[in-house]
Amino acid sequence: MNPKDPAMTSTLSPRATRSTDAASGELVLRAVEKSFGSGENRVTAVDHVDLTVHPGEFVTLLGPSGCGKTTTLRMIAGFESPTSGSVLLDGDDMLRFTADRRPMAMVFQSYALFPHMTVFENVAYGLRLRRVPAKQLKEEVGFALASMGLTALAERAPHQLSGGQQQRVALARAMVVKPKVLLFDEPLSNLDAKLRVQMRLEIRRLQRLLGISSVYVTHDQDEAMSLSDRIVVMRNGRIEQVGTPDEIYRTPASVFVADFIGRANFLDVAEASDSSRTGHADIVVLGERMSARAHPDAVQSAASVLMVRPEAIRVRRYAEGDDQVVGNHGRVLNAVFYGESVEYEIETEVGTIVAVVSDPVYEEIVPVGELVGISFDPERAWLLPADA
Ligand SMILES: Nc1ncnc2c1ncn2[C@@H]1O[C@H](COP(=O)(O)OP(=O)(O)OP(=O)(O)O)[C@@H](O)[C@H]1O
Repeated sequence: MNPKDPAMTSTLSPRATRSTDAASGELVLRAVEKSFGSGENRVTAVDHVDLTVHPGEFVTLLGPSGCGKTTTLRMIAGFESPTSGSVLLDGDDMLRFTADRRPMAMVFQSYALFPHMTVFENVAYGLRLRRVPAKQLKEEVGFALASMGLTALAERAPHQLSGGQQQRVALARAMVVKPKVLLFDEPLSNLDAKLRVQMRLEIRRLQRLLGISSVYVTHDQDEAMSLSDRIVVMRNGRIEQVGTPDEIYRTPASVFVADFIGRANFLDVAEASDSSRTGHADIVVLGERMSARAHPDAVQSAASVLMVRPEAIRVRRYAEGDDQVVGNHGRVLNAVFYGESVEYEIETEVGTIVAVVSDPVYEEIVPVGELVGISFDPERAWLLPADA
């Protein structure tokens, strides 16, 4: 048993009253920093992070390995202490409490179930610690098991369960104590691809049902997109952008974010007018003048690039003998049929452009080697400051 596991012990806290107040669960990180080591070996893992998770909100920390996601989560849970800054839950300073005294529950990648206890007892553990009366305990564990589809497995031991079932038990165990905040540390990374997709839908359904504020760590962008109300993209210990999945995808704050979330073509921009007031800039790209949506900093910066997502690129085939190759064009390097779409790699004067064309059944697939014209709707493009 791990007494430091908040899923197990959060109900011991005098403050860990179960969250019946729908408005509770506002988590605030204020100027949070964490350094490890000293002198030359000092590493700043988390660098001045400010973040508010609203009551009932599902927020995902996303970023490449080493960007500080796990360290941030562990400071919220109380497994690490910030070097400076504060962590507040509904206005209460959490840094005064050890992990086991915080009204939070964490779901781990490794499930962390008690091997010698049945599924029922694993889920019941947190309620037993807080001496919940037997009848109520049975009801609440029963509800948690039922909502995770585990009722028939209640008497099994963890080793008699599949990985997906074990993670369901871990989820049931976390939710049964009705924490104010649920924390998830890459909980699906040990599961196969299909199960991961299924489990993330379940996590989201459950979290909506219970309305518990949640912070979820992953490096998987699909997971982040499908689960989150808002995504926090981190880089080198700092927050690069916070936004809804749609905002992050359509209006990324930087080339780094655009590249990390989904795929993007980046086109060099020859001229750009001031965009700071209008949200649009007049630009010259691929030899054409157009007005594109623009990040407010795009033009003030020394250089800017135009992001065009693959699905925003239109591809049209040149008829045989057509020698009117005008405007933007290229040659098909690769064409992959995925059923619902075709992905093209097109060699152009400005480098390789990736285009994803949907409804390929209704369009002829252009063979490798053919010449194609490419265009895009500038309203679906996004002007960004070039990466520093
Ligand atoms: N206990 C520690 N001692 C020293 N350095 C640490 C410690 N924990 C983390 N770090 C360093 O802090 C940085 C951030 O690590 P962290 O684990 O938070 O990143 P992450 O984004 O969660 O990465 P991953 O996806 O690989 O888990 C890394 O450079 C890491 O090496």
